Amino acid sequence: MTGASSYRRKLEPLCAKIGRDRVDQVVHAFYTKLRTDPVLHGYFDGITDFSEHEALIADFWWVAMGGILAQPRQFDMLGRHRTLGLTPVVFERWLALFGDTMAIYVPPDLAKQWLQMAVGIGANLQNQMPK
Ligand code: HEM
Repeated sequence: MTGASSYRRKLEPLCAKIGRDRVDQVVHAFYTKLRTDPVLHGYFDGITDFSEHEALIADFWWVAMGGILAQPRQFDMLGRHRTLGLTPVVFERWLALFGDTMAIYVPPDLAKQWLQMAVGIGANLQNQMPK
């Protein structure tokens, strides 16, 4: 492989490396676990249509990874989370479960990159939570 082509491979966005099918798979598996998790499940009681919610979350990750949506949509991260009363313990559990789920479907180097994004987004969210 020439230097130029290996450089191009590295520049491929995470969405292309992981692929939309795997994003959908991880999100679906994550929500399946989350709904029976003793720490987390209660936060999701208000969601009536999980397939629509999972599609929204998968779209969010797709865009966060550099993907483009056929039908762009808006996300209201802070607005959606600020009233949930989330604590550091809850965030930690959410991230642990997300990491465990990814490990099943995504190769370790890509899972590491995806989880790093979740950690960063989670930290930002926590910083913006009402004290
Ligand atoms: C890095 C951490 C997290 C990420 C990336 C994330 C991502 C998202 C996204 C993209 C949405 C949809 C936002 C919208 O409707 O515009 C959402 C909604 C939601 N998230 Fe999170 N979330 C995180 C942490 C958590 C945690 C720790 C909990 C609770 C255990 C949680 C519970 C919820 C709930 C219940 C909704 C739906 C709220 C509603 O529609 O009223 N999230 N999340």
